[in-house]
Amino acid sequence: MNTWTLLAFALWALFMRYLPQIFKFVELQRFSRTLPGPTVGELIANVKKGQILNWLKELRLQHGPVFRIWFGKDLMVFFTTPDDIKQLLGNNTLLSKSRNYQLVEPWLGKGLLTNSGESWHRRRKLLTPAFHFRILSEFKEPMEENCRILVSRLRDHADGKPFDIYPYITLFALDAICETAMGIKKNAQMQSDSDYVRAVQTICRILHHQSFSFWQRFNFLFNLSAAGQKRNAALRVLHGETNRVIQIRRKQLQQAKAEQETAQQQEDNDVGSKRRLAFLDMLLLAQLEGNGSELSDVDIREEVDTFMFEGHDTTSSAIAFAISLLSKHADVQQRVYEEAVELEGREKESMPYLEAVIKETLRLYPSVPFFSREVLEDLQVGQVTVPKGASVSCLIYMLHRDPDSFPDPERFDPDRFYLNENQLHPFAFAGFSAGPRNCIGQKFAMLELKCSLSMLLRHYQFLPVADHQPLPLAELVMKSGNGIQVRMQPRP
Ligand code: HEM
Repeated sequence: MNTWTLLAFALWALFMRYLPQIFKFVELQRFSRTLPGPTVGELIANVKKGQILNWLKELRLQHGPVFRIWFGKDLMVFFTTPDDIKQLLGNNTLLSKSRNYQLVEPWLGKGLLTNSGESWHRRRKLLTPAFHFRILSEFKEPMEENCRILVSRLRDHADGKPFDIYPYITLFALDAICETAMGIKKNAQMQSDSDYVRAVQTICRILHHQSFSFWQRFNFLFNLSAAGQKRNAALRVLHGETNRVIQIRRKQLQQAKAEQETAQQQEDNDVGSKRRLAFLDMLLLAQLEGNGSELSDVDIREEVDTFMFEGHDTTSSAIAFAISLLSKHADVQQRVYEEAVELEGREKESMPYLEAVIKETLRLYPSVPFFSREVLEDLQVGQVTVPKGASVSCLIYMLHRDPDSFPDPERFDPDRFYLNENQLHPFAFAGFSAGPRNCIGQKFAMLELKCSLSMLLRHYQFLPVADHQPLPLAELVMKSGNGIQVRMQPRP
């Protein structure tokens, strides 16, 4: 066989190898022509501008409630109406995350957020009891202890001068998740800065750019780039910290187990029920006792990475945006304050007005502004049949701005939830997602938000900063690009 014949044969083999993908791509191309959406040029221009959420808002106005975007060779169809979101989130076969989430895997691996299939199902079943309301009751005290530290760290700023409250809130939220779900004291609030928090911010920014970039989606090219090197440096900090947390807790647990086994048994018998375990203890004991023998050290680290990230970045965002909104709406702030005084100590129970304020905050500034699934079988959503191989995205940022559900959608009005929640479409609000892959930390988040906001309001009055408008950015979790500027004065 001469060289030309060999070359022709190799090309033919290559062509045959990729033939199914080529057919699939042609089919997706044909389907995508039936939906409105921007060109690749528009995508590149808007990624450069860096205002993705504003652009998605424009696309919704320009193209209507369903539109599509090509991210390189990946086709994503965006949905924005409550009926369509209901179909997507209520579909028990649509549980695999889209290929976008692979970008986060060097960091979070196959933790609960990124995992799919049987492995996700088993892990979700294992972890669900760690967020049961009974164990959450035990979290209230360490959460409040950290709220008190936050209140005292903020005291120097209670002078009516503008400052950015966001860094204080993230350190508080990091301490809260470490001390509750992980069972270790981190004391991040005692420092002015945290390498871990900084690395989270860096990696979120880089991953956001990578997910919207054409060439950065090729791992080989990305790893060679400056952004790739920066991501790897951030990963070393992040994994170093989670490994440290696991090691500390594992040691504590082994010691405690040896010392207290008998005493605990006695205590359990007295109460007549088994003590519930916090998140990390549950993983470590499952591994130690072999009843979760499939859990390797890497598996545990992936879950700790996932929960440390999801458990602090989302709540920081929600607390900070809530404070920003309250600073601009003195009447709402006064009502929350009165309720916080009246119901002090009862944060585990219902605080109806504060809960409405939290939902209204998450409506305008959803911590997770969109999330997506991979379509593994052709999927009917409303009038659209999305073919296998495409992805679908729930664009929560625009679902929450649907004027049919929320008239005058940009207006902050907690009464939408306080007075009229029963009249809302059940899927008009989906800040915590819904269905089998909803937010496992929803109750934890609500408790942390209620404890922190009510305690802050009992101590301080928040005042607006003229001309400061938060700039929402969709960096995995929504952040404000120009910080959360407020002014504060002590309550009498
Ligand atoms: C205001 C706070 C929070 C909001 C708005 C929020 C929102 C969400 C949303 C929308 C999802 C679905 C994401 C997707 O499908 O890609 C999600 C999933 C998840 N959240 Fe949260 N979250 C919050 C707090 C928390 C906390 C405090 C934790 C942990 C303690 C947590 C852990 C998770 C995990 C592990 C998942 C993946 C669940 C699965 O796929 O089975 N979240 N969250």
